[in-house]
Amino acid sequence: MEAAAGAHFTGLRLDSLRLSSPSDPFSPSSAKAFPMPVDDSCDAPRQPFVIGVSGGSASGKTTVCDMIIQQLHDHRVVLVYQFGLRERGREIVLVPEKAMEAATGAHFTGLRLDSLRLSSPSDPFSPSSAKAFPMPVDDSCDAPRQPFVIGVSGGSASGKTTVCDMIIQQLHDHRVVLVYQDSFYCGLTAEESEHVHDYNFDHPDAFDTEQLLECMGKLKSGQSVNVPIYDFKNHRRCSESFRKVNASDVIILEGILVFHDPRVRSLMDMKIFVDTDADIRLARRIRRDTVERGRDVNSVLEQYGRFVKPAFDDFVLPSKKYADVIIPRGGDNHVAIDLIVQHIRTKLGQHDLCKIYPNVYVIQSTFQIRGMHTLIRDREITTPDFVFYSDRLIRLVVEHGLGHLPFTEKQVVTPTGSVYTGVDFCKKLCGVSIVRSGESMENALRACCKGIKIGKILIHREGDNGKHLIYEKLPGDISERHVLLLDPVLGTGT
Ligand SMILES: Nc1ncnc2c1ncn2[C@@H]1O[C@H](COP(=O)(O)OP(=O)(O)O)[C@@H](O)[C@H]1O
Ligand SMILES: O=c1ccn([C@@H]2O[C@H](COP(=O)(O)O)[C@@H](O)[C@H]2O)c(=O)[nH]1
Repeated sequence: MEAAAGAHFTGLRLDSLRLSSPSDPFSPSSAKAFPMPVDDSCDAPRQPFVIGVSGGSASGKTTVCDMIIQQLHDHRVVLVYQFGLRERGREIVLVPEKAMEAATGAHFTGLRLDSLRLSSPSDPFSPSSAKAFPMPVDDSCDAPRQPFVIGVSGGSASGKTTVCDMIIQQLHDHRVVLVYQDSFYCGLTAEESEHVHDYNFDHPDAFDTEQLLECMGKLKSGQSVNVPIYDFKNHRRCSESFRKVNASDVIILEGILVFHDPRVRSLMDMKIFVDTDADIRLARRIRRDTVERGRDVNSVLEQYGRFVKPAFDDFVLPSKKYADVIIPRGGDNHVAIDLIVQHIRTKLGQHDLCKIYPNVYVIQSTFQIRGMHTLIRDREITTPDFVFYSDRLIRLVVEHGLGHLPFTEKQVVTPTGSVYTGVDFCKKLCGVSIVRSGESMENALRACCKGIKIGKILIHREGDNGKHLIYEKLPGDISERHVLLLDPVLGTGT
């Protein structure tokens, strides 16, 4: 395509190439005589997405780039930087999605996985032995999922509510609720009301954090809650009315001091700090408080100088260090909001274990994969069919695993004389299989990597306390190699 789709690409030209294709389209000699378009058809001119990564020396720019590339492993990404291409190893655990689902039911423990592994039969593929050691089946996806909790902090009038509203708008296909820290203002007593101008609404003590924690705990555990309604005009909660907040996929907790208390912070999966210039915050606050909160300009300015600014410096700004994402310019920063929404979508689509263990990759299920799982989990399956479909699934796992290895850029010249910029496989590889179940994966690895060295280890577990290495035969230079550990959990689910 690159050759055919240069400046003069026409469908006609592609057609004529196709028509002149040789009788054996796969013969290299005929490929030379009748140059076929090469496999870079996806290289048709597209606007690349260009990302600039900046930061001070040794700030972690390269590490961040590497992590982005690792996570985008199914996309074509080039990294342009001063020091050439580098390889960086990372331990990756690959788990086929259905096995993960099975392993992460309500009662998942590492112990349970281990005990299943140790009980693995002498013939790892034998359906009868799989019957003896039943695997949990995939109905655990009905288990209640943990909501994704986002904390949004920043100075008063920085644009927190605006950013939250934009996130909610963009996440329209998910159930999202917004909880305001402001709802948990203690409110003034009659005595305090007489000296309202002396009250510091920007101090952490102005909030009922215990009640906030209780509400968030309930929401996280899937219960709905009645959140108080706070009236900024008379500085009190409405005594009779509440806002009912239902349990949801995403809970956003927004407020000036939501990062201040470590217990509140620990509830959050993602922390966003809205970073807006102080002058802009003050200007917006004057406008908002005079229009919406029944104040006059003088009282806003006085409160700002006495309480809002000092509290920002003492409590809000120091909590910025806990943020995962800092949004400069608040709601005007559409790129940041887009990124956050994409991230939330990814997390929502992710298996719960991936949230805990970021190096776990769950292979996306397809109907093909589900079909194979259905077959091998069927108690009526014959041994040859079990072996055949297990082998196909194993091959997929191995191929995915190889896809996570580092690569180096490589250019080749195509039969048409054009230069194709591709990648070179990572060379220093080996497999290590756990005796005996790991042996079921060896053939797939050999089929994918010509001449790969495969070592073996036998592990024995004593009680629950530890594993003991009984036997090992590993490549002498294993420390220089990327290791694919072959450690399947086999079973039919019957
Ligand atoms: N990007 C923006 N441009 C203009 N006005 C804004 C912008 N973001 C927020 N505002 C206005 O500033 C005021 C405070 O914004 P808000 O999102 O409520 O801040 P916070 O929740 O941090 O107090 C509101 O009146 C809002 O309409
Ligand atoms: O009775 C009250 C309660 C709070 N405030 C001020 O509100 C802001 C926090 O709300 P934002 O929406 O984040 O701006 C805080 O700075 C308090 O000073 C108030 O004036 N009266």
